[in-house]
Amino acid sequence: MLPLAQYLPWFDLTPLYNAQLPFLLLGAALLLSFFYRSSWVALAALLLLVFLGIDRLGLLIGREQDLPLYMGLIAINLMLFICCRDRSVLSFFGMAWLLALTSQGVGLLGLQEYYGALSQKFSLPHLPDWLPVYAGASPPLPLMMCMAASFGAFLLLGLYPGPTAMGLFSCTVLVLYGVWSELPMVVLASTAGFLLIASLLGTSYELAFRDELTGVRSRRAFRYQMLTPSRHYCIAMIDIDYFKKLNDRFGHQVGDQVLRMVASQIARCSRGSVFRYGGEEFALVIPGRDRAAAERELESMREKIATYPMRLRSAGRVGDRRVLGLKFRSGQLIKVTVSIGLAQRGKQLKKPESVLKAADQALYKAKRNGRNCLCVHS
Ligand SMILES: Nc1nc2c(ncn2[C@@H]2O[C@H](COP(=O)(O)OP(=O)(O)OP(=O)(O)O)[C@@H](O)[C@H]2O)c(=O)[nH]1
Repeated sequence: MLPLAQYLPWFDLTPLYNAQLPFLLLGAALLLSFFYRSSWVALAALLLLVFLGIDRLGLLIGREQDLPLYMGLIAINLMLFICCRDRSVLSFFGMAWLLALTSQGVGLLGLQEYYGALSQKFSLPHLPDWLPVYAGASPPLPLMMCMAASFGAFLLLGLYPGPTAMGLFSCTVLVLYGVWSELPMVVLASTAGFLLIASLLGTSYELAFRDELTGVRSRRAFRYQMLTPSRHYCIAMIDIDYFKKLNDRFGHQVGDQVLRMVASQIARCSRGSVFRYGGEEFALVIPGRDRAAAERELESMREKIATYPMRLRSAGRVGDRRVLGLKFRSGQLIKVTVSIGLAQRGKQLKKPESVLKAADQALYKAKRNGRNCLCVHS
């Protein structure tokens, strides 16, 4: 956003230079993080708030020279927050982090008292020889710290995907950009506050509209999508066959694995939007007027699910299995099939509720026809 701003004359950044704005935004992010029980956002907001406060009070000796070094340290900390699981800041982990951050702050201020400006003492030529940096060719140390932190945060995104990890990753990249382009602290902290709040709003969206178990969109999202449907679409209702038996035989943990597998196969094999409609039932909204193409797509998806080599993972400890009376080996193959009902919006079925009802009727027909098949509402 910020690099773009210089090319857009109407994009007025003056409010970002307001000295109170970063405090307001970071304070809001901190407050919200308690409601969301997000230690990542709380720690990031707190770190930036305290740093901004210390800077504003003029407690940093040699601020001009040392600022990039502090930025590098902030970036490293932001990346390290993502290494621990996101839990409340009032937990043991949160408290340990607060202690670690306080020690870093006290240590740095102590070093400054002793050495004065730190950027000379901690610069590339002063680093130990075993570090693979070449003073001539390498970028300055703060920039290297920010680059390493951004790369680390990017890798960690794969481990803990989600809006808050994304928020911290973007803050790390922002700090890198800030060090690179010598962005004013007020602008950098305001943008970071905005990003942190946006990441919590992203979490709200996920909570409201995404099914936690399968990762596809929830029934509520389906309801909202159906409020403004497109002109031409089909709805397919997809239901896992004999799911109760599967649960009874292999346990709910395996049932959950099956739900995840079916959701991912539906999402992979179809160009439509997938929603978890109920327990073992999914709704698929396929755009366009070509019903024959939708049928082909669904048939191929049904086939793929039926032939999917679903292997039982450990599914709990052997002892647990005995207690629950479940008889199966881990690694055992199980067969999962689905029944599908399809209906298309048309002259008789104009409203989304009627299309949904028709797709449901077609699904019951598919169940009556022996399951593992597709039925189309005529
Ligand atoms: N593991 C797991 N089971 C669920 C979940 N939600 C619902 N179920 C189970 O899904 C089963 C649904 O069973 P039924 O509605 O009788 O349908 P079915 O056994 O699939 O039978 P047919 O649909 O007629 O083939 C119930 O046993 C629920 O407990 C879930 O999130 N996880």
